[in-house]
Amino acid sequence: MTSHLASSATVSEQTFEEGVVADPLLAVRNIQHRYDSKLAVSDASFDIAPGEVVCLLGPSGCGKTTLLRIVAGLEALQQGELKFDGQTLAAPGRPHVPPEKRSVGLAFQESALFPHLSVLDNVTFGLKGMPARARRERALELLAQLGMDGYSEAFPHTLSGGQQQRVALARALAPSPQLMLLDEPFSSLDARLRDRIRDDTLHVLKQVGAGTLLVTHDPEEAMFMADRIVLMRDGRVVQVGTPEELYCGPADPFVVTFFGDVNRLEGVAQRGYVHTAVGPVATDLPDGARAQVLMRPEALRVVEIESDGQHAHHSHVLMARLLGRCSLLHLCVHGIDGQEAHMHARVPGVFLPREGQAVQVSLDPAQVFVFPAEASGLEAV
Ligand SMILES: Nc1ncnc2c1ncn2[C@@H]1O[C@H](COP(=O)(O)OP(=O)(O)OP(=O)(O)O)[C@@H](O)[C@H]1O
Repeated sequence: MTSHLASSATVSEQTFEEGVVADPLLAVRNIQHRYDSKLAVSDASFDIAPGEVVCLLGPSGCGKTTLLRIVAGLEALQQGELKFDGQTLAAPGRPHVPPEKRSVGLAFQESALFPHLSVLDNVTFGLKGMPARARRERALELLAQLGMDGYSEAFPHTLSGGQQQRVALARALAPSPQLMLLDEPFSSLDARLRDRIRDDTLHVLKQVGAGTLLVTHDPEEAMFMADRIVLMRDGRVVQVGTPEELYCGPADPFVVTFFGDVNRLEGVAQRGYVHTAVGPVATDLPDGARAQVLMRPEALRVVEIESDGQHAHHSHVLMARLLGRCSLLHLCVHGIDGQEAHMHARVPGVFLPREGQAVQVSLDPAQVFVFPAEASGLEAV
């Protein structure tokens, strides 16, 4: 295959087997949940291995928090099964096991600390049945790991939101739960602080070896934190896999578009290719099938060229903007078959060609995906 030909992603039939691991710490099987007539979660299945960080990712209202609350025991299970360490934890007809009887640590977006207790006493609160000295040492160790040493005698109202969040994490981690449940734990923090606390939290989770289920609507956060991602839409699990598997082998257009802007072009499959303004893209769709071709902005390689005066025959720059670590180019792309498309290209560093600059545009095939035209995703460029 020559470099200008892009290979298409295979449109695979998603099976729940992809979310299954050997000897899981937590097995979520065919969970369904209704609030009155509203179906909030539908047939959701996935596993968490011991020590594994799994992110439940998806747009607002897709059922992430409901699933997490069912695992925590804050919501009674209606249909399906939860297994913990090989034993049934929840199933229809079984007595409900309350949250405090499950070996889980909970930290939510607005985790309330006990206002009348010091930081140290907040963290040692859940460490019953341990000698006082060992409780104190455990709490101080966790506070230090989360960058909160020196605050043990402080009271919650004297701490910033980020500091309170770290204390809440330390409190949840203190009893060494086998499973940590985190619901948008960083979302109330500003961007710079969030990055640091995420980083500290990931290191602590890995060090203590807790299996973790973390709810987030932020794909970058999921990719930063997760060993595996469970991507949901409208109550259903769309795809389960490592960040690389979802980013590089998306199951459908929704998965591609959820991870960021894409250029969307249409075409018809002919003898293994869809011909687009940026060149032919390989596909296994049958001849005559209408196709959508999704190209990430970073898939477009852009090189300035000399214009031969026949401006209309070249692709050219409409606008260029510096976004910080990369530059975003708005391009008018012309194909050899006369196609024309407005596309976005994202290139590393400062690359700001003037308006009207003639350019040659080619593709990185790894960032291009072909699906049947009718498969649905989010808004594309
Ligand atoms: N207690 C409730 N009663 C009725 N409907 C609810 C209740 N809790 C959630 N829902 C609905 O169930 C659906 C799933 O909600 P859920 O909070 O699980 O989604 P989510 O993905 O966590 O959303 P967000 O990211 O906005 O928190 C939504 O349509 C929501 O409106």
